[in-house]
Amino acid sequence: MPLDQPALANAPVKLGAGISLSDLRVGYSEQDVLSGINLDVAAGEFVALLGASGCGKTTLLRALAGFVPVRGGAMHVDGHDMTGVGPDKRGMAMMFQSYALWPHMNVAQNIGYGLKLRRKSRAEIETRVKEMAQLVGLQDLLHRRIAALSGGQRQRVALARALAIDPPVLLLDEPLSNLDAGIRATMRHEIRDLQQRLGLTTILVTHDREEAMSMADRVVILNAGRIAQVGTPEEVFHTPANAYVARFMGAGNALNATARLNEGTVELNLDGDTCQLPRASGPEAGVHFPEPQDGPVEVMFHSDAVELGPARKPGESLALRGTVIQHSYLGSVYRHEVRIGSTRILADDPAKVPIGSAIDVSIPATALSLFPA
Ligand SMILES: Nc1ncnc2c1ncn2[C@@H]1O[C@H](COP(=O)(O)OP(=O)(O)OP(=O)(O)O)[C@@H](O)[C@H]1O
Repeated sequence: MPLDQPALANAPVKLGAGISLSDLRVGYSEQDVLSGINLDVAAGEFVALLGASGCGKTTLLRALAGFVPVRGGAMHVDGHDMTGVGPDKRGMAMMFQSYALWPHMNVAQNIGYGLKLRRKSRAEIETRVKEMAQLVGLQDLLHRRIAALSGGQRQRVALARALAIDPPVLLLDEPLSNLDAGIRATMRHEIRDLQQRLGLTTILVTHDREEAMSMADRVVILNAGRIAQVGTPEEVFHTPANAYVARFMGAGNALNATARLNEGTVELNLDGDTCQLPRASGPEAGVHFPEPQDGPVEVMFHSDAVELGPARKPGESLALRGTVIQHSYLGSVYRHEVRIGSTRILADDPAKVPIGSAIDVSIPATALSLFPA
């Protein structure tokens, strides 16, 4: 059920609020959970907070909403200092993973809940509820009990309730994690579409890389309470700032090597075999080596970058020799486990290579990221 377009024809065009966090420090009781958080979110921008469980994503969202006190640094929304501003005065609506809907209220009452709290008139609430229900495609279910709704419909009620108060900032805490894979993919696009049409500044918390990349303008990767990298989905995927980001973005293959820098190139020594590869500088194609230095390095890359068989670009690829020890079918490709010396890597290829085959393996320089080991 697509989100309804006509309802928006009458909706006022509005712009979200800009958010600025500087040197923010947040925590519970004795312990800081987040520190040194510097982030500027433009009005109307969609930012995803991505990171492993416990890294502080929800804490940052709750601090923005005003549910967790800030211990240090500053938070401004459209230039206004949020210190001492209560959650209901911040112009932010939060949508929780659990949806937090009221089971004893029907759809309309849930959508109108925030408006009732804000003491809007009955007529105003009724009009706005209808508008919001139409926006998310629930206009025929206004009197349905929450218990009699599917997961996807509940998610739409929660979204409509959050949007009903006309928030310049929408905070989403894992909003899709309770939905099955099919609906989740549809809802990603619908929320993104709605966010862009309404111009809402949106912060999404997720631990799902694909979700973050497909929905957000920029992704903030958190590691143990600190920002590991901020960038567009393309930037954090192709030019990770460190090994943590590379791994988190799916570059699960790592080989140990020793690097020696030359003019515009890097010489890699892997178990005695050496090869010379171009180094990326600016937009030029080559190995991504954000902190170039001589010495031991981790050579990281995605499984879909690996080519099985002779290198297509010999001078511009890392060429290795390995043995296929396992494979599995993923739908569009076979994922091969290949032993190279004492290491194993994963390599995707449309063709199945028999187990036990000795095979050439190559990875284009442009798909390699090097980090000091
Ligand atoms: N109310 C609380 N009191 C004390 N510590 C808390 C509280 N809420 C969270 N924490 C701790 O703060 C840290 C960060 O938790 P947070 O929920 O922000 O992580 P997260 O990145 O959202 O994780 P997940 O993906 O698992 O939801 C964790 O170590 C957690 O145990």
